[in-house]
Amino acid sequence: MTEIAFTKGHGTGNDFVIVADPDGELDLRDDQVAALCDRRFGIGADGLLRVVRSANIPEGAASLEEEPAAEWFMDYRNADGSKAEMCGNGVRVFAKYLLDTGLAALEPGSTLPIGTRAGVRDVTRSETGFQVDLGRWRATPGEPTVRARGIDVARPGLGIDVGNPHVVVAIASEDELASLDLTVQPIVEPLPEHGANIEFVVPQEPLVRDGVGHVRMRVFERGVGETLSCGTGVAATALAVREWAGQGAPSHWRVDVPGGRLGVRMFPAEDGEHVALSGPATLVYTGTVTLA
Ligand SMILES: N[C@H](CCC[C@H](N)C(=O)O)C(=O)O
Repeated sequence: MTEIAFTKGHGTGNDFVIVADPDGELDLRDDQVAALCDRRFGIGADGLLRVVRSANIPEGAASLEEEPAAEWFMDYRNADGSKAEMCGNGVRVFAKYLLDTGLAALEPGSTLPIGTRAGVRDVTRSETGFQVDLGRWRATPGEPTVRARGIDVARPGLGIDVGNPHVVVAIASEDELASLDLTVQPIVEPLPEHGANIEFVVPQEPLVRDGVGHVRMRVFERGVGETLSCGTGVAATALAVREWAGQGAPSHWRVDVPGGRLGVRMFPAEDGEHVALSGPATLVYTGTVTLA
């Protein structure tokens, strides 16, 4: 039995157990992560962020070859223990943790690079907390359809990759969105090889005001279930709604999730169009826990 220190944090209600492991000594099994994330028998969270120096884990080695190098690597795990490439809310909370504990500094106007399995992601300060450049996005091939409890027929979805896989589903109305029963896993056909996070949005109702699009969404996360927020899912949703809206759609979006509001901005970069996510990051409490 090992006693470990942890910090609990969240970004718009997407909550995480944060475990500092700078020397990369903790090899957390899936069942241990699931036990820590269990909302009845453990601390309770949507996922776990292990804070490791890039030099101390194989996954982080590439982070040191980038310019500037990412000294810290976010080892993100879903509540079921599975590893995922990227976590948009998680990166903001990770950055907040590094800054509040003095493990890193971020002067106004500068950038904090953070290593992830999807590559190095650059974090900057924003009005609402932090902005993370999720990098170049891409539409994934195929025309998946999704069935969920509360919508009677399969609806078309758009596959979008922002470092991790998403399928965004067009929903007919706000009432239908509210009536979805996401306690049951939606059915995606064909299911992408590595699964997908599934977002539900009412695309025909984006409100565009002062050049900013505004939508509301819900999400069923791979390896978790319904969460109050999913940062990469919010980015994928804004990208999908912009695609569906066609020519002239805005590149700046506000997306409401059950846990709050996030900002999305699409912008040209050397390697193609990037998508950036901005929003708050909160650390709630610290504690110690015995690892089974
Ligand atoms: N909540 C995270 C996404 C976790 C994605 C994970 N569920 C996966 O398997 O990709 C976010 O804010 O982006």
